[in-house]
Amino acid sequence: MTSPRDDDRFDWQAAEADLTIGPDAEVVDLAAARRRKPDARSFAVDLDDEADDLDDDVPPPVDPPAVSEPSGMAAVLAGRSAMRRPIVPPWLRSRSELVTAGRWALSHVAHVSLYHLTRIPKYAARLTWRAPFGIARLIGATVRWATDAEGIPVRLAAVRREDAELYLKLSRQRDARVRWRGMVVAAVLLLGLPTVAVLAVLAGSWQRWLMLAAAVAVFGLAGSPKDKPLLDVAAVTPRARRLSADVVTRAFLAAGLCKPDDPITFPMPIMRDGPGWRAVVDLPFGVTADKAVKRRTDLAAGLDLDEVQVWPERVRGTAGSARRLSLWVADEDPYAKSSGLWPLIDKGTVDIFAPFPFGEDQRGRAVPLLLMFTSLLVGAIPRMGKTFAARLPVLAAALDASVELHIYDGKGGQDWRAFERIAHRAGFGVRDDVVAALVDDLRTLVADMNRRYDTIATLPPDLCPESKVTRQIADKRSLKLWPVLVAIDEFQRYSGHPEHGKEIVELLTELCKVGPSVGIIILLATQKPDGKAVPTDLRDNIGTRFALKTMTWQSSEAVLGAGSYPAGYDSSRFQRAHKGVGILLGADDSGAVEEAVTVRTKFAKTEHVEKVIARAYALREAAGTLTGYAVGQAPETVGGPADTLLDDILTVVPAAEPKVWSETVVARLAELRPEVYGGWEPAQLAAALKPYRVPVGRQVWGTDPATGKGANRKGIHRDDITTAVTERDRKRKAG
Ligand SMILES: Nc1ncnc2c1ncn2[C@@H]1O[C@H](COP(=O)(O)OP(=O)(O)OP(=O)(O)O)[C@@H](O)[C@H]1O
Repeated sequence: MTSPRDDDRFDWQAAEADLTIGPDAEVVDLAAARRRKPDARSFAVDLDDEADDLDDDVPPPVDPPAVSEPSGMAAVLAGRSAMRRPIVPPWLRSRSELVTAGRWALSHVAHVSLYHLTRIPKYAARLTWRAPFGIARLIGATVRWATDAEGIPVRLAAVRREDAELYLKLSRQRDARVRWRGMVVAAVLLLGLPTVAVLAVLAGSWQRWLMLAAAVAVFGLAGSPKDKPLLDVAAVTPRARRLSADVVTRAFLAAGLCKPDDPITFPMPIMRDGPGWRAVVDLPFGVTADKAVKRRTDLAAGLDLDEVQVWPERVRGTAGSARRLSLWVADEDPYAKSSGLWPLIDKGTVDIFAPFPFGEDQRGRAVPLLLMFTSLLVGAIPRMGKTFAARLPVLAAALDASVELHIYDGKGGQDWRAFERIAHRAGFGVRDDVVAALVDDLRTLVADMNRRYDTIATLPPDLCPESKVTRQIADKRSLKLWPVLVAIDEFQRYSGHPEHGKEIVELLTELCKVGPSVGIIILLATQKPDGKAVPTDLRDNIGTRFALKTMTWQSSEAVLGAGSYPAGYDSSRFQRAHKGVGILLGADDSGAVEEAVTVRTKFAKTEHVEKVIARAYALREAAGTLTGYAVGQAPETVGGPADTLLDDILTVVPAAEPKVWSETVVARLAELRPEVYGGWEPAQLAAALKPYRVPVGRQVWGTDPATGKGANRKGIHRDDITTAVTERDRKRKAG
């Protein structure tokens, strides 16, 4: 680090004060003034309070451990105390960091020990091979020592210079040395060898093996080449980049985000932050922090690191600016390690109106998720953790006994089976009856959504101030406004269903659009994130999106929404090893996520899911909220229009009226069962009649009661309904 030259540094505070003191104030040309600034590593602007404490003449150091150039005794002393290192290291003061460090040390020692233990045969073979070389090396070294070989060059030099006196002196010294060294070698050989021989004869067999092993080890070690150590490397230390002002400036220059004559500046020192370094950077005027976020890969190249270690983020709020960027550089791939088990597996309950644990960001900070008043879309290619991620919110909802769960899994495997015990509705696979049940369920929910709105409209403002469900309202069971979570995994299998796919998408779009404020939450997960599996209209009504690894940036956009890629969010850049890692976009601010964050989800395997479900079952049993599928009840007829629709139509369309407009039919149905048919449009009636093969596009002559005029409009023939009823009853009998 270098500190700026003091003579020509620009005083920004004074300039800012000048700009604000009134009409007499001298107008300062900021751009010109900025160009006068000495170099990229200086402090340019003191924007936060801390900076006020700093001596205007002595900018604090930017590079972490280096010393600034002091001026005056006070600055010298201040500088020295600023360099004081904490007596107790910060990691020893934090319990969680201490635990993490302890765990790491234990696992490291265990790993290294196991690694070397399994390689003992290899090391033994290596020593045996090297032992003869070691013997030769030892003999050579002994001979050289005994013959005073190290003195040869000096004696030869004396000979070359024909210095007889020096030569005689050296020869005498050499003779004396060789004499006593020869005696030492002879003594060792005469005493040592017989002793070893006697010991070998007297020793038992295992002691002999031990002696042989020791000899092989000693000679093998002596014969080891310097560049080939005996032990293999058990753990490779990753390349950690220590940030300094020079390194950061070079990266921003290389990424084209500043110029040598208009460089970046540092409003605060570069410092350690968790397992990495953090530099706060002010880009040149007119260059936005958003632009730098988009150039993450270029910055990584400028820092000579993998982009997974480089995390540029905007600094927002009063301490921020549109050109202020926080650059966090991880010591190693932050997603190479697991983010740990979901903390609610063994204990704890959830209030669905509050955020619950979901994952961790790159710095290991918790990222909670708030499900209430939003919908969630999870997309990824297969085997990247989509199901694991989608299950966490459902597990959280399960631990709030008031939440009614509707679970569907297009794959029909084991992933979601455990939820059967507590689900109000559940369906697995894409058999016709499952898809029909899903359609029924969604229709019921759409109808119920209208009832919910009606109920909320009748509530007094003190109980319902924002016209949406609250915890208090949800707990009043008589109002039937408890939260409902519909979770559909492998959604592409339902949305692509040839007969019902379109209606499923339409109904879900409706639920995502208006359901959240009355407590209906939709969660969709798909391994085929594209406009066909999740149509744009549906996706755009889903407030929270989580994209794990995708194949292309287009698929990433299909999950995160149009514009996410140009904004710098691209889940196709994750590596295959990054399981459970995704970009989380649009989580509510009370969920502590303001913008997109990269999250590694917490981990919960099937056995953990079962544990949570067992606890959720007990909670629900105690609260009396086990309903529907969980207690073996068939779908309620009131919520299953498909079951009674035909009979209801025959009720509202008497035999005297052979042909009726669809709009008349839905109006009468709504009167008959407002809780089921309230809000139905003719299109919904048509969709509901489709499975019974009732022709619905027929033109029917009728009279408009409002105008008294006759007209041709879309409607139904009563005979078609009677035929459908006969057919249905026949099938039921046969079934
Ligand atoms: N947070 C995580 N941390 C570590 N590993 C994870 C995490 N989440 C998922 N995995 C691993 O990823 C594997 C695949 O996860 P998952 O079954 O959720 O994938 P998927 O995308 O649903 O696959 P498919 O589409 O085939 O069902 C799991 O076996 C699990 O071990």
